[in-house]
Amino acid sequence: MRSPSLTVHAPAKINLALHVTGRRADGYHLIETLAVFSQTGDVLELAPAATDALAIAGPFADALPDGGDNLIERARERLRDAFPQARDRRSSIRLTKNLPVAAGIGGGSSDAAATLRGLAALWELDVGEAGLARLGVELGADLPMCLAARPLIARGIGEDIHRLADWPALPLVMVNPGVAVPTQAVFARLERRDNAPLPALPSRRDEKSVVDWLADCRNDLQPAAIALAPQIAEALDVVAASGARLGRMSGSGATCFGLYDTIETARHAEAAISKERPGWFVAAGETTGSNA
Ligand SMILES: C[C@@](CO)(OP(=O)(O)O)[C@H](O)COP(=O)(O)OP(=O)(O)OC[C@H]1O[C@@H](n2ccc(N)nc2=O)[C@H](O)[C@@H]1O
Ligand SMILES: Nc1ncnc2c1ncn2[C@@H]1O[C@H](COP(=O)(O)OP(=O)(O)O)[C@@H](O)[C@H]1O
Repeated sequence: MRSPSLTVHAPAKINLALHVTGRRADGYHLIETLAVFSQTGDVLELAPAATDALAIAGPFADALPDGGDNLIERARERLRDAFPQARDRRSSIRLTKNLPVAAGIGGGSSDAAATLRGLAALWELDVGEAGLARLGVELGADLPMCLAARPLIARGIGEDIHRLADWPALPLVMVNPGVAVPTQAVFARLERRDNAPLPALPSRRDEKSVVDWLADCRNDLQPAAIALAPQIAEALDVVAASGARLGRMSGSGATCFGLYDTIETARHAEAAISKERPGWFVAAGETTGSNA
């Protein structure tokens, strides 16, 4: 009998808006973010094996740490620790790393979320999304968002998730100028930590209404990230010049995104930006809507 194997997608997370509203006693920041997920992402293939293995291929494989420091391995360990019936299970995992690393699009968190979801299924563990999110947040504040992988608002340090109903799929282009930005350094450089929360959500959820609403939002990490990596300002200029209805940085950067009227204009912008900046990561796609 062939052993079962699973292919799991690890989509990029895009913070369409991110407001920093406070700080906890342990130094972690309180945020309010509206996050969506793109079609573009990493891919994990998981299979039962006699010993644990992790093979990494893909355009950004070389940007990852060697050894046991990969978030995928940490997620696998964490799942085995939490479920005694899984302690003897081993797995081989093949990661195709399509997303840039330390890029503000949660690539590592999404890989870890895919590992938790995939291995829980492969090992037939009786655990739902909320149980996985409780384990996941120990690996990173972005994990609960990446486990949900649908349009959402996250509060707290990112663990308090509210899925959005009727949030539309949006044509989008991600643009990364090729500079890794450490999340911790960006939070440490903030000048203010008590900014206003997100405005009340739009009552209409058509594309025009949500883009108009997003124009009134911010990414409070953007100025600090630009101070660390001035190439981000250049990426925002390139997005603005490409016909985007709205351009902004995602997460702690350096990836920026543009929102477009149609998938065709997004693909046109992708082609133009790739030609102008051949070394940059540029990816067009539609974000996953609430009803997908
Ligand atoms: C900024 C966001 C927005 O979605 O995304 P990315 O830029 O990482 O994609 C997240 O909050 C990042 O989540 P994640 O990358 O999982 O962060 P963690 O590994 O838990 O934390 C890295 C470091 O960032 C800081 N940190 C992170 C989250 C948070 N709410 N407050 C913080 O102060 C802490 O200094 C922490 O040591
Ligand atoms: N599978 C993984 N993919 C990406 N980064 C990883 C992974 N495992 C560990 N890391 C480490 O996690 C850190 C954050 O990476 P990443 O999730 O790509 O950042 P961001 O959330 O800013 O996009 C990086 O310093 C990277 O070395």
